[in-house]
Amino acid sequence: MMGFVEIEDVSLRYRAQGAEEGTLAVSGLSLSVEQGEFVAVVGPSGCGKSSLMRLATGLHFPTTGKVSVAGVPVTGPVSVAGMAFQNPVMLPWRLTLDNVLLPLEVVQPHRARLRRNRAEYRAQAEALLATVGLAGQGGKYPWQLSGGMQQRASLCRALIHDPALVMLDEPFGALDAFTREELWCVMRDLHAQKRFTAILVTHDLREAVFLADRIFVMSARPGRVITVRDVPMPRPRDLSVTYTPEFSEIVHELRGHIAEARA
Ligand SMILES: Nc1ncnc2c1ncn2[C@@H]1O[C@H](COP(=O)(O)OP(=O)(O)OP(=O)(O)O)[C@@H](O)[C@H]1O
Repeated sequence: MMGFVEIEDVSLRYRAQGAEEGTLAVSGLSLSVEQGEFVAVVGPSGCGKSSLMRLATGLHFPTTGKVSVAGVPVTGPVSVAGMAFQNPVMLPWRLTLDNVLLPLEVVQPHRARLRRNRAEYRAQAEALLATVGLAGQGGKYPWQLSGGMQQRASLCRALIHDPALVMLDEPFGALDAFTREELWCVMRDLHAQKRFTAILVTHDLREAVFLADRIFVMSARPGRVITVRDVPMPRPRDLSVTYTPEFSEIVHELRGHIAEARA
């Protein structure tokens, strides 16, 4: 069966115009993600994790190999994807609510509808803000919010157009440990509610094990998948699972794989 995201034997070489050599970021990279699945990607620094995200969203194209999303070969930016990054880039001159609405101004068919039904879409954005604990905060500017609150708002922005695929590139990396764990739970609940397909890139192995159904471990650059680990604990998971021996065992196992990959 074909996965929702299919990456088949892909290589990606970054080359300056006219240059022969360039950097081979990934090579022999294959992975398949089922619809509705939550997967995490971990690996040594610089192994090509962000490159994988750009390949799956059509921001870069493979030098060799194939990428498809929802059964369609990727030939341009993938409009069914929503994205959140480590540093939420919010437009400082727009209210938080209007930052959340931003993707709707870009992605069809919302763009046309937004013009007609602005009030309805604003209500939707308010509701989404409330589900991440930001009820009534939409009227503030992003710079009036804490880092954790901005990251919550940026998750709303990634989800406002109901994307079938959500790409999370270290979205909790810049937060303190408590806020980070709070946002793991927010993410868990959003996924349970909306059932999108999620790909999370992270350096935090506990985060990967808490959130994911499956974890892909990548080799050092040029990156490819060297291990796939199922996370068998039932979902939804409570934070208390992070203190169980089963959880620690998987974290240790992953750490071992990454140490090997670095060596
Ligand atoms: N636009 C680009 N042009 C040239 N080289 C690039 C470009 N983007 C990434 N690279 C190189 O490709 C390799 C993989 O980069 P990538 O950002 O995908 O890795 P990563 O695993 O996300 O890194 P990190 O773990 O440090 O965040 C690196 O050696 C990087 O220097």
